[in-house]
Amino acid sequence: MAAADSSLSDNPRTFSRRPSAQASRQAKATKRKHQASSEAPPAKRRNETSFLPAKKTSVKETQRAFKGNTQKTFSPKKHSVSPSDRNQEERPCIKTSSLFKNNPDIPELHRPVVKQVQEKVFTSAAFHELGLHPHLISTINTVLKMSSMTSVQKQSIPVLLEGRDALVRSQTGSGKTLAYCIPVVQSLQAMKSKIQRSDGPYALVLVPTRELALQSFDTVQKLLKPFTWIVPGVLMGGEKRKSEKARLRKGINILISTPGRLVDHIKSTKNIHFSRLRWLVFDEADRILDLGFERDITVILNAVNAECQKRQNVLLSATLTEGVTRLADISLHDPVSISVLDKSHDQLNPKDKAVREVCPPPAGDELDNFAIPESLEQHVTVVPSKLRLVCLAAFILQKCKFEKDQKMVVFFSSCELVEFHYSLFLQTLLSSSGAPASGQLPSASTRLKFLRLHGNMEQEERTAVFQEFSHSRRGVLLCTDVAARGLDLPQVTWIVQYNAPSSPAEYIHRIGRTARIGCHGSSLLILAPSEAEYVNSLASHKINVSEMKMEDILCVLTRDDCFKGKRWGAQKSHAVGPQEIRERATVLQTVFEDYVHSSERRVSWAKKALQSFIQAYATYPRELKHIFHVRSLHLGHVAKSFGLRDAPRNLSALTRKKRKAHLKRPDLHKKTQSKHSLTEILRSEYSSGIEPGVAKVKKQNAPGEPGSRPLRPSLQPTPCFGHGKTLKWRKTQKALQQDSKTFQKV
Ligand SMILES: Nc1ncnc2c1ncn2[C@@H]1O[C@H](COP(=O)(O)OP(=O)(O)OP(=O)(O)O)[C@@H](O)[C@H]1O
Repeated sequence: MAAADSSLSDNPRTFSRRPSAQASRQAKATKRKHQASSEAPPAKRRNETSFLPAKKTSVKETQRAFKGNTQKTFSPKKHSVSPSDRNQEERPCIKTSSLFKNNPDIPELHRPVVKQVQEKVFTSAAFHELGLHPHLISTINTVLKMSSMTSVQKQSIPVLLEGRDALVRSQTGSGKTLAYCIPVVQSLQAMKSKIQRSDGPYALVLVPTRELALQSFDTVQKLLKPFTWIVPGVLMGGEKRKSEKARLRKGINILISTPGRLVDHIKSTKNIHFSRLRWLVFDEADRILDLGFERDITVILNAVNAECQKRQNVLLSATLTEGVTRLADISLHDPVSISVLDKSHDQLNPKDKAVREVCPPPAGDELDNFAIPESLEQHVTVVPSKLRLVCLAAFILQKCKFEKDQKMVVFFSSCELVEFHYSLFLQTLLSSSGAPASGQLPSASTRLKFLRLHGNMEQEERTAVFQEFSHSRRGVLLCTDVAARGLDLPQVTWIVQYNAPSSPAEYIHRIGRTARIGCHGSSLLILAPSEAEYVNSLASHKINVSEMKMEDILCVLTRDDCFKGKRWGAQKSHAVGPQEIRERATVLQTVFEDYVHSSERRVSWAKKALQSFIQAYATYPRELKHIFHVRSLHLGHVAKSFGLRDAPRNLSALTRKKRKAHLKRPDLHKKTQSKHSLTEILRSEYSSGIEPGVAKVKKQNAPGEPGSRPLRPSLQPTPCFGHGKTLKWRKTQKALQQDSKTFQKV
């Protein structure tokens, strides 16, 4: 390959040295408590040092880093420079090792074509057929602007109005929230003795994340418009405890909460009583009943069971697996299983098919094949590690800069990765100020807007970002799995999974943020060549993905003159060939590398992000280890995708140091007995931040789910959702209390 011959220094006006207004505004607004983010250059300093000349990398050094790779030498273009630019002019050259050499071959994807499980979203049945209170019907029609029911609503609402316990499974974005909210509101408004605010909770809804709590609260609040005497309320981490306590004291009748925060209040607030509870709803039940929340759920169920004898229990999710249903089978009272699958044999008659009748299911049961919205197009692209960053950036540019009204969500495996890419993209992609290239729409440069969401952000900012992205018509949200479950973000057109999810269920929930309620949407999963087999793993769950070629993604760079190499600089038009694509990709990579290498601090920040990536990578569950194993990562190549020119040499030492620090913590000592536990603890620090304490260190699968590890005997629960019994664990309560102290949030 001929040397790519352009660099940032070739074309100093291509990338502005000043951060955009959005960048500095967002940086100012940021109040991150998270350490990695503090590694990112402070907003103030960005103005001064943003594009300091990259430290010259000696040929020797670079060769050591990319042994055998051809070095690309970029000679600076002659141009007049201001004194502040002199340093840059003095720099003799920047070297970017070849992105396109010494990569592993991209394997052919022999993806088995599978028939995906489908569900019909809408029915022709109207809400007024349900015999609901007329004011409730008119609220649904006029406030929510809905007239006909979705399939899951048509099946669930009558069953729940009959007073039955239920397990509800239907695809993402099919209207499960109203499927439980409508019966709750209908039953509570109809109570003979009118509900008083001071009565406390009649319904408790548990959800896994704060944003989902806010969203569900919003829906309940709308439904309650005509029934002003019923008071809804939300409890979630990050809010002021004091004000929550005050609201609890006044009384909340429909209480929506994350498990962790509710446990806080159960332990510390005198005014929380469940004696009148009639409903217990687990939204995203497979997530909530996952081992991650086990201690919190134990505390909640014990508190509820101690006071409340009889109530309705409802479990809902798009991925209610066999594991959860089996757990529910021995804990719910004569539950009805509701599934909306199109296949007739998968459809359980809600009136007479209780879960106990379908358990134990046959091996490879259909419950492991999740329905995917029909209008969702799924893609996969296989990209060598060195090209990952450039490829992601090119894809974002393609969709969000050159196409109109695109709204994209990009999933990463840790908070640190989100922070890193967010800051990097703000400082590089948003700073481009070149004249519109041919094919570029005039307003294209203003179209790019980045937001980010993860568990290590201040709640105030989290909520603001969630609201802003919800109401926005365009933009790119970089996030962890904190946004994977339940969030109804309108008009999202693309889901990108930059790091593969740890289970098919999480894959389903991530892509389910688009193509909701019959809308069209697309998803892209980015895999390394060594991870290509993951496509087969998805196929075994009847998930069909079609291939998108990396070259087709990178091709967009030829539409963007910001990435013009020197060779093409003077030419007006030219044929777009693979050579030009490579050169432009190299220019973009150089922009990233220049930014990262412009100060020691940024280099160390990128190294920490890389370290976080590796640690998250080490936590894939056992059944996926043959695909995602740290041993198959080429550190030098992966480093490139963090804008690092060199594979960090002290990475393992850094990791060891961190591990030692953990080992010194007596509270974690017990958990660090085995290598496995160690990985779990490391993951707790680098996870998405959605889980409480030990939640982060546990694998995603629900207990009993195929492929999941069996529970440790000492933690085997005797689950009980109600009917006056106390939840029993083989561990004593005392031991549990000690444990809950041990697993504080990290
Ligand atoms: N009957 C209906 N008619 C039109 N729109 C509806 C109807 N029911 C729900 N919706 C809308 O569909 C969207 C998705 O609903 P909801 O968030 O409840 O889906 P879900 O099944 O809970 O998804 P997930 O599994 O991702 O949590 C929401 O915007 C909601 O307002």
